[in-house]
Amino acid sequence: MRVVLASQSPARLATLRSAGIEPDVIVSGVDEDQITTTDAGNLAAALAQLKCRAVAAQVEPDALVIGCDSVLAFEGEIFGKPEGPDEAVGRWRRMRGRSGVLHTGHCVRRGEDELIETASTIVHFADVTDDEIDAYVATGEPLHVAGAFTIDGLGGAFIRGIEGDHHNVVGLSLPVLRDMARDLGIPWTSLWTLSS
Ligand SMILES: Nc1nc2c(ncn2[C@@H]2O[C@H](COP(=O)(O)OP(=O)(O)OP(=O)(O)O)[C@@H](O)[C@H]2O)c(=O)[nH]1
Repeated sequence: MRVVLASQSPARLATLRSAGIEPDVIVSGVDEDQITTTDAGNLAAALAQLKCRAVAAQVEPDALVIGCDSVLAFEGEIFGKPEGPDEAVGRWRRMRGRSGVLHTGHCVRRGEDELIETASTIVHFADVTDDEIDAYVATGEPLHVAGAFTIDGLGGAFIRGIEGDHHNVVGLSLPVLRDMARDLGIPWTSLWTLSS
């Protein structure tokens, strides 16, 4: 079965590949600003659905299309990617020593069958110094990721721990996708593209 990842995220692609799935990538190009809601989980789900539907309309109905979107909920605010270095520094100065929730919306679609799930992972941030924040932001990494941090990159040293799924923080939850595929009648292991 053809799997299509409706995301430009290299981290999502790498996660699926490491899990045995070789998706085609089609970037939706949708305008994410068209979705407004104050609930982080609902926002992530709605954006995932928007991306998934936009790509599903471009491919054959038998393909399994996966759309995702990640946001960080922190003290009543919703953080996507920071606008720039100053915002990234300001966020880290607030986040350090505290916790947030990384919500990733997942939408899978095959033909007219569609499922949406939001998975949430609590993230505990280390008490990083101003110098560490400045050095991290200067690498540019925080500017390209939801919440201005990674758990599997340079930011990993600044995450004390998580409660929930690791890959959900990276950008897609594999056990959630497995459940969603099963609920569409697709055994997860049938999606594996294992080199002989
Ligand atoms: N490697 C890594 N990437 C992360 C982490 N947290 C968030 N991201 C990335 O941050 C990005 C979140 O922005 P989104 O709007 O969900 O996705 P995007 O990268 O814009 O790509 P689209 O799905 O095409 O919109 C995704 O690429 C995630 O993979 C992390 O801990 N590690």
